[in-house]
Amino acid sequence: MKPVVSLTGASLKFGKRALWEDLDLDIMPGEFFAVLGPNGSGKTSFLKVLLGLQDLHRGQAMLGSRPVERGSSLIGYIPQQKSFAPDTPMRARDLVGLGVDGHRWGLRLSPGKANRKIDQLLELVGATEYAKVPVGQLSGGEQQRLRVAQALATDPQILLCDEPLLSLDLHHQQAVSALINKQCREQNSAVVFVTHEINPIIDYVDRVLYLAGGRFKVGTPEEVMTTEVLSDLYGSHVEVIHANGRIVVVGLPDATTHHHAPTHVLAGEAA
Ligand SMILES: Nc1ncnc2c1ncn2[C@@H]1O[C@H](COP(=O)(O)OP(=O)(O)OP(=O)(O)O)[C@@H](O)[C@H]1O
Repeated sequence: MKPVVSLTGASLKFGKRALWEDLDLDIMPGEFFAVLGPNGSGKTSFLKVLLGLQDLHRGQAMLGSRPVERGSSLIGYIPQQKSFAPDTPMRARDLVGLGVDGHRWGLRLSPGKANRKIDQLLELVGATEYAKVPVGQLSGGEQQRLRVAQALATDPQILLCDEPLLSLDLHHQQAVSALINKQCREQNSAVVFVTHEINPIIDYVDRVLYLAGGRFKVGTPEEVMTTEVLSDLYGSHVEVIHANGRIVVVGLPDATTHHHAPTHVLAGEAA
């Protein structure tokens, strides 16, 4: 089996600051790959490299047998959440329809088939009941489920997810991560899942790329999420506790956080 994502000798620097150096990595079809690390460690930049939006400082990034390129038809992308303006008139089903219409082979489905596909996708993410509501009127979590449906519309070989669980309640965190895992296991998509928090996806993750302080570690969660490995990456003692199938990292350096404060509160949502 050939990798769908390959990085060779990859380094990314901004000015003198390296986010990572000499990264060699193959991600295989059907692999659930998590990218973890504190704020500012380079997780989103890693996705941008794969999206062809960020050049490497050194090394090579390939998707399948071709160098990364903008707009690759291999990729489905769930961006980090930004809310739609409250007066956005587009309906929920039209947003999902954008993914269906832009089919990877450039062939448009007939209107009937496209509508059926949109209905299936809406049902998949539990969004049927608000299919006709303008997206600007939906909560952050409801909007996020539509973005997942849109990203799955083309059955992508590589599904890039940038903090897709932010602003979802626990029930929908579980539903959305199970959905992404289903795409991975049943359609053999490679999933690259950026997150601050491994626990909601701990049952699904095959391997982890942990970025911190300009360094990285790649391996299974058992290999990477240990007191020794993370203390080494952070350059100070942190304690990794495994309890009830969850992983808790205690004693992160002061400037480090794994949790986002919400950047804004959407109309109609509690703070
Ligand atoms: N185009 C750029 N030019 C200069 N610096 C950049 C650029 N893009 C990102 N950076 C810096 O690189 C660092 C990593 O940013 P990135 O968004 O990849 O981090 P992240 O791990 O996704 O963070 P967060 O968890 O806060 O979303 C940040 O310090 C950011 O300011």
